[in-house]
Amino acid sequence: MTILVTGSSGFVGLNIVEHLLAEGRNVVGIADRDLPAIARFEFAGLPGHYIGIVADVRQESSIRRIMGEHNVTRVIHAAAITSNAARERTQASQTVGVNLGGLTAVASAAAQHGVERFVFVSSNAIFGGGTPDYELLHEDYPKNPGNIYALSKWTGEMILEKLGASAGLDWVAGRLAGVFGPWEYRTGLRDTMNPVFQANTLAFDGAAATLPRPGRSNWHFSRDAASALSTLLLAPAHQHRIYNLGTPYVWSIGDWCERLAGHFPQFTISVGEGEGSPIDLYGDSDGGILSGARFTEEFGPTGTHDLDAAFDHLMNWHEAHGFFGLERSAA
Ligand SMILES: O=C(O)[C@H]1O[C@H](OP(=O)(O)OP(=O)(O)OC[C@H]2O[C@@H](n3ccc(=O)[nH]c3=O)[C@H](O)[C@@H]2O)[C@H](O)[C@@H](O)[C@H]1O
Repeated sequence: MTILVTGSSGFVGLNIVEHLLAEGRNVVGIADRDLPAIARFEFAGLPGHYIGIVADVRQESSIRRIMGEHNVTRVIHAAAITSNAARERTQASQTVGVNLGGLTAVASAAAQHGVERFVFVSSNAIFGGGTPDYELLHEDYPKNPGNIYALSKWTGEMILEKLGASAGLDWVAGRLAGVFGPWEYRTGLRDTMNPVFQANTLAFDGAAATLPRPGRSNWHFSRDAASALSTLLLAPAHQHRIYNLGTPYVWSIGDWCERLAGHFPQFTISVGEGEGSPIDLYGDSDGGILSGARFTEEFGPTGTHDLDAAFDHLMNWHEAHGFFGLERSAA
């Protein structure tokens, strides 16, 4: 079995590739750029075999040729532009082209090639930013995408529904929320870095940070997100097409920052008012909590890392990887 991962050089893609290689699987990665050098080096030591190909996910014929050459049997599609409203004012067509054109091209190639399963990395963004704080967002909760990126994820699910029915593609969508953890770095294609990444960057720099509010959510550790997506890819069968992948671990970025302050003594954090660099929490309110009940009932937990486990893992990982992704300010 060879698994194709698109967006393999990005944050979520790197976690998926590493997870699959650690299980000894053969992976072909497609992205518009190579893996970061440190990932290339590290993945070479894992039991599975990796081939990286720089290609355009919108080019259906190239994708189909790659699938044929490498006997691809399953696909995870993670390539995307995670744009915000500012980028979309001038580059909306790029987001639509990559997120919808790319999805359609890869899914269509997968259907023609006859892959056994196609997993689409979708997002809680489809519910919009105005959901009531801490309300549980189940799969059928009303959608209210607030920007073109969010709309592209929701529309992407609908495209798969049509394509799946007409072309006989076995597809599944896994919706992620607030992913943080190893391998996050600035690709220039995601406009808001996870608040954990923002806080870690400031802590690494020994700076002061200010949070507008504590920022409670079920932030999803990237190791757990990769594991849940790989379950959707490899499970012998699935009862549903769409799964919300929220975890039971609800904590605040304020909680994370307290732990950071213990780890980096020069780092300070204030909540509400403060002189420190602001941490962007994605919006004016915490909003709903993505459910994981459907997935859990069918496959087991959507994650195993609570706040402390994730914190210890990530700090150890950063120390072993030269604080990959985190930038020091010029000051
Ligand atoms: O949080 C989310 O909701 C998002 O999380 C994930 O994005 P991240 O991994 O965080 O983004 P990032 O680090 O920027 O990597 C983008 C990758 O795409 C590749 N990419 C992109 C554009 C393109 O034209 N071609 C291409 O190969 C590019 O080379 C790189 O390999 C999901 O995959 C996304 O679908 C969305 O759900």
